[in-house]
Amino acid sequence: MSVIVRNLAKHYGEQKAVNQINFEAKPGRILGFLGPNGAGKSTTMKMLTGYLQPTSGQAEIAGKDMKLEPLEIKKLIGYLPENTPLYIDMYVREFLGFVAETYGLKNRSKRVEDVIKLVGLTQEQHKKIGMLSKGYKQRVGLAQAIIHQPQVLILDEPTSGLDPNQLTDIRALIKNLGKDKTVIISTHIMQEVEALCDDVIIINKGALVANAAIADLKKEHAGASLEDIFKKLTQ
Ligand SMILES: Nc1ncnc2c1ncn2[C@@H]1O[C@H](COP(=O)(O)OP(=O)(O)OP(=O)(O)O)[C@@H](O)[C@H]1O
Repeated sequence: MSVIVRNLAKHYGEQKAVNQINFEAKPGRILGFLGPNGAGKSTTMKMLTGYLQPTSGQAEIAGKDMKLEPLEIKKLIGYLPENTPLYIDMYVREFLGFVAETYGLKNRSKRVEDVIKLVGLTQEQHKKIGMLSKGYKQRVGLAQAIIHQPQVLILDEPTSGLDPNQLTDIRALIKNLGKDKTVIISTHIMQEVEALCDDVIIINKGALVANAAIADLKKEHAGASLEDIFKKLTQ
C-alpha cells in the first residue's frame, strides 16, 4: 500500500508550516523523514494520519483519499505520535487490550500477548503505564501502533528516549516490519537512517529539499555523508 502525497500544505496564519510537498512512500521500503526542528515533520505526519486537516493538497493511502475516507484509512495505518498520548493509569496489558477492542480485533488476548513479546515489554507488562520509564512508554506506543497489523506505519521519532540496547532491538523490529509494510519514520539520528531506511526525504522550513533513495542522494552529492548532505541542504 503506497502513501502518495500531492501538494500537501498546512498554514498557520502567515506561517507555511508545510508548503506544497510531494512524495511517495512505497511498500517494502522504509522512508526516513528528516528535517531540522520545526521543519514540518510532525505536522506532515499528523496530516497523513488524519489528525490534522491540510490547508490544501492531498494524502492518498492505498488509493484512498484521506479527506474522503478518513475512517477506512485510519484502520490501515499504525501511528506513533511524537508524544504518545497514553493512559497513564491503565496497566500495559489493559491498555493494549483496550486498543485491540477499539479496532474490533478477534483473538484479542493472543494479539496483546504477541505485541508485548514483539516490542520487548514482557517484564513490564503488569505495570501501570505511568510507572514505566520513558523507553518502555515508547514501546507501549509502538505496540499500540502495530497491534492491528497495519500495512502502513507512520512513526514520529520512534527511538527517542531509548537506551543503546533498546535502540538496537527496536530498530531491528522496525526493519523487520518494513519488509512487507510501508514505513515512514522521522528521526534526528543519521546513523538510524543509514541503518534502517531505503529512501529519504528532507524537509526544511516546510519545503522538501531532498527526495531520493539514500544511495542515489549520496551519489548526487559526490559520496558525502548523510549528515553533511543534511547540513548543506538545511542550513
Ligand atoms: N498548532 C500550531 N499552531 C501554530 N503553529 C504551529 C502549530 N503546530 C505546529 N506549528 C508550527 O509549525 C512548524 C512545524 O512544526 P512541526 O512540529 O511539524 O515541526 P517538526 O519538524 O516536527 O519539528 P521537531 O523536529 O522539533 O519535532 C513549527 O514552526 C511550529 O511552531
